[in-house]
Amino acid sequence: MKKKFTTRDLILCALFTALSAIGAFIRIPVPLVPFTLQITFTTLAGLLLGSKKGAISVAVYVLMGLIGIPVFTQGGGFSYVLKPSFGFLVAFIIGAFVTGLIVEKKQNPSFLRIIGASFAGMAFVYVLGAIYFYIICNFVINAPVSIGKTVMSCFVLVAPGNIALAILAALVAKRIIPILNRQNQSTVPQPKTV
Ligand SMILES: O=C(O)CCCC[C@@H]1SC[C@@H]2NC(=O)N[C@@H]21
Repeated sequence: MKKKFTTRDLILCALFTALSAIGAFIRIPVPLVPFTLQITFTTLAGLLLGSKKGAISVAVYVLMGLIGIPVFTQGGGFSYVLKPSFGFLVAFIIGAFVTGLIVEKKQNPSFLRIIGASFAGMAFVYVLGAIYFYIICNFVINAPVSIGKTVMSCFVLVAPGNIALAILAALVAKRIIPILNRQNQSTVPQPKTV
């Protein structure tokens, strides 16, 4: 049977859209690319909502920013596509999808699967975000950066904090996923028995 998008799903998606936005405001300035909590919340969206709903919740966040709501680290608006960090925002959608895809394969995923799924999604975010960053800096806005500096700003300086938070998020997810699954099952209409 095709799973329906319930009111509960809508509320959870809206919650993670809001958390992704809040994540942009919780930041530490680091040269070129800030350290933020966005990736923690978008990864958690994939873990708790699954591939499709997780990706939808993050996509809504990115759309909100693109239409002009200042939910990104440097504001919002369509011109944000020319900011070097925009690639990370698009990659958050893919990252949440990949994380969700790996974790939803099991009804009660192990901690190892949860952490593996988180790191896999985060790897997509870093790689796609860094490539976009390099292209925009060097070929669009004429602010040349070397590959070394790109790796330093987009990964080395920020990843340790992101990884520590991902472990924390995975611990939280390990406890919450079974609860969400149980609630999911109890909302699926059961056939009537006489
Ligand atoms: O402009 C934005 O709003 C996006 C900022 C992206 C920050 C990236 S996400 C991956 C990496 N980890 C961080 O903590 N910061 C960068």
